[in-house]
Amino acid sequence: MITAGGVAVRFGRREVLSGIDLAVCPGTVTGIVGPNGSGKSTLLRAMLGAVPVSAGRVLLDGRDLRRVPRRSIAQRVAFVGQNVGGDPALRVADEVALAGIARGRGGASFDLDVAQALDAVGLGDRAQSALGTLSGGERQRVSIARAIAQNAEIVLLDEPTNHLDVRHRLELAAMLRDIAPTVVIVLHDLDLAAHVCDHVVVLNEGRVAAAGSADEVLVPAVLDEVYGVEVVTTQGEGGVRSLTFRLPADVVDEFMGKKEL
Ligand SMILES: Nc1ncnc2c1ncn2[C@@H]1O[C@H](COP(=O)(O)OP(=O)(O)OP(=O)(O)O)[C@@H](O)[C@H]1O
Repeated sequence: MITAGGVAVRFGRREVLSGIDLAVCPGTVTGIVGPNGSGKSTLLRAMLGAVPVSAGRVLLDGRDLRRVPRRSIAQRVAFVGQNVGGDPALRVADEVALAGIARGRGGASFDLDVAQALDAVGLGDRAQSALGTLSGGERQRVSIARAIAQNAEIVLLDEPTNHLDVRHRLELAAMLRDIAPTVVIVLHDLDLAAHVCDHVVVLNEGRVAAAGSADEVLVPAVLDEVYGVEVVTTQGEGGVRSLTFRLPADVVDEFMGKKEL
């Protein structure tokens, strides 16, 4: 279990996270949403111990992350970042295997895990391709396969859907609970967050604006304020709720006025 208590993060003189309290319960999917620059990626990195906290504490099963050896964090927590890197000359299967090998895994059973992870993201037939020959969305799926092959207890995913088409986005949503027992996911797609998350944390300007179930927090009273838009919730077929957004009329007028200049 990861918990954060009163966490603050500073970059130079600027505090980008303040007073963050959070509990990621085992067996749940926690979503982190919020506007650009609200601190979502920074919070995810703080939960991995990759960003030093300037106040408060992040605990992994009750132990201050600063006292947990890096190797032991890496064995238990996998991270899928926004930027899909990797050596373009490396074969896809080797890229997926790398994180596991660094954690002492290997052999035939691990080769099978790598193959199964690539199958799970629909890239089984690209195992021998060079990374550099893959599209942005395919590379993003390689990163997800790497997290699956790691077999970590907790996976932290930073906007894993930003390169994915609608089909692969839905596939990721469907397989999310198979990636790891506990998942923390940063998302911009609020409908997707409502669909996949047990618990949603809304960040605004480095603070928790709201936290709770999607039904409790992904509501106009919270989102209008945080995003500065007008939100309408509609109840679709089978009770599925969806969100529609529009700019407030005065903002639209302002843009129209600028266009006429
Ligand atoms: N290494 C850094 N040095 C200085 N400032 C940073 C650094 N990393 C992030 N920031 C700043 O911290 C703030 C929060 O950034 P962060 O990437 O956590 O936001 P985010 O909510 O993930 O944004 P986005 O939705 O645009 O990805 C931003 O204003 C950003 O410029």
